[in-house]
Amino acid sequence: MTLRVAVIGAAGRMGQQVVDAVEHADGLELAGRFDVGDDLGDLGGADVAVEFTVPGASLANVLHCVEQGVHAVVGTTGWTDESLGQVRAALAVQPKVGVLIAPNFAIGAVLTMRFAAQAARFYESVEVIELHHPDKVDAPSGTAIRTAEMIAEARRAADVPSAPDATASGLDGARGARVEGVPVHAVRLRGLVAHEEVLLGSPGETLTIRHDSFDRASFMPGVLAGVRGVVDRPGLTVGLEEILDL
Ligand SMILES: NC(=O)C1=CN([C@@H]2O[C@H](COP(=O)(O)OP(=O)(O)OC[C@H]3O[C@@H](n4cnc5c(N)ncnc54)[C@H](OP(=O)(O)O)[C@@H]3O)[C@@H](O)[C@H]2O)C=CC1
Ligand SMILES: O=C(O)C1=N[C@H](C(=O)O)C[C@H](O)C1
Repeated sequence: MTLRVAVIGAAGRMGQQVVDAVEHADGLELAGRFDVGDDLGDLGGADVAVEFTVPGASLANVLHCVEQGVHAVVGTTGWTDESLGQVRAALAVQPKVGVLIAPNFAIGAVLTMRFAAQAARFYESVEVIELHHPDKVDAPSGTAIRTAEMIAEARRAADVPSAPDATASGLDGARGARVEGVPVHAVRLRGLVAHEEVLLGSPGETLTIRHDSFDRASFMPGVLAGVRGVVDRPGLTVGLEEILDL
């Protein structure tokens, strides 16, 4: 059966790549391209909508998809417990519809998060550095926030004490932002696409886990897996790892 796919944010950096990937994928057909100011309507009769827009617009777009009975695959960042709760509430009245929200669709980024969570309890210190193109509007990245949350959860479960840090004075921001106690640093640099390093340290050793997306092509296999998988997963799924059975 051919799945009809609409792309929301189709004129953007990710949206353009998704349109191209859908047009070249077996068993998928482009149902429509939507960008800022367009009426989403019935999403061109789509079975699935892929949404890559901006944090301020994503929730309304996803709620519209759910109301229309259209499954959604969402890569936009900025989700909170509150906005995820609104999606769950909308899905409760559309029990056949699936929504997949993932901060990163690159397999290496998903593995980095998983490996970092696995390693987190064995080290005294851990910090996350994310590095992106300078046109990115949010900081830190959704991936870095999720990575830090997973690290913090693993350390709590293993009763690992807070990382040592004697800093008593300095410039604001020098130690990064704290996500559940884990320092997260954001670099914006022309030439980069999307990169993340997790640094772990204990006496006499460090472990560095690094992932690089050099091209947005890296996200497309995950997006297509999400499109094919979401139609059989009613309700809200957060994270590509659920679809990949990692
Ligand atoms: N999960 C993942 O794997 C990845 C997630 N991302 C995330 O995806 C999002 C998009 O990134 P990127 O493509 O680089 O950003 P872009 O700014 O290049 O693209 C966003 C597009 O959405 C459009 N847009 C804005 N508001 C709306 C709206 N209400 N309805 C429809 N379209 C709208 C923008 O139009 P205009 O420019 O005119 O405002 C633009 O064309 C970001 O949150 C980013 O962090 C990015 C890469 C991978
Ligand atoms: O804006 C981007 O480019 C990216 N955004 C996502 C994020 O914030 O984690 C995913 C990836 O890092 C690229």
